[in-house]
Amino acid sequence: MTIRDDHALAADLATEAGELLLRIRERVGFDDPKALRAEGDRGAHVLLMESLARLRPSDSVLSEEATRDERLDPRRLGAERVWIVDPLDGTREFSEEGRSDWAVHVALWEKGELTAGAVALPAQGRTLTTAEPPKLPAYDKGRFRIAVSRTRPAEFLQPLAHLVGADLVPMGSAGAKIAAVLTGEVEAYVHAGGQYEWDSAAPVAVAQAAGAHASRIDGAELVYNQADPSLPDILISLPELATSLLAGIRDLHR
Ligand SMILES: Nc1ncnc2c1ncn2[C@@H]1O[C@H](COP(=O)(O)O)[C@@H](OP(=O)(O)O)[C@H]1O
Ligand SMILES: [Mg+2]
Repeated sequence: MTIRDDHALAADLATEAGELLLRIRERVGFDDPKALRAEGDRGAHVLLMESLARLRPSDSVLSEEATRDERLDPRRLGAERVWIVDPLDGTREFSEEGRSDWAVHVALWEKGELTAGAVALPAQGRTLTTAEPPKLPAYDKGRFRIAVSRTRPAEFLQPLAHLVGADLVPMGSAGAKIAAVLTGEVEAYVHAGGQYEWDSAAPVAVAQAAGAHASRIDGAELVYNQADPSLPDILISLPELATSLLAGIRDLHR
């Protein structure tokens, strides 16, 4: 690989790690889901770490699969460029035969902003990228759909759906859910109760490049490359829906 721009690099690395994950799924099979998850997490992490070390040797990396010491490396907090990666988002769904709601996330954070990113959806055969942001679907009033965690949806989501006139669509992986907003399968994604920077950095980079709304559920900015990588809640939506979703969430939290 030669040196290319960061958008293309993010897309290539996410796609390559995704292809590796498809091969691992094929080879290991689904009889021992725990072993499949462990092999997937490790394989994709090593591919991304080795590639970034070779192609962007001066940059820092924050990966879900790094050790605690690596994550706490103080150099990352002083760095101007940090790659925030989730080698396998939707690990549980990756280990369930037939499911395609899992992803590889590669984002670049520079001096306070997410500047490039890609979300590979290997089992869907596509990669969403800031190199060529998706064109957002038009929203034309009426009932809409909110993607939510299959396994850990927050309690207020059902009342929220009722309040704003939406249906909940359970799905795995933060990346797959944000991609679903950008490609028109749903109109919003709401999550609360726990998550980390790597779960959202890459899909948020693509969502922002596409012009979607992306914030905390109280409307505050999503801030990355913090000492504590916890980023427990998020709202992504078509821009036309953000005001009513934020108002609904606020009313339910009063
Ligand atoms: N309450 C919680 N605490 C910590 N992480 C959470 C969480 N709810 C969801 N996540 C993480 O967010 C990602 C998407 O979750 P979900 O599929 O439930 O929507 C998953 O990432 P990983 O698959 O990378 O672990 C999951 O671990
Ligand atoms: Mg994740």
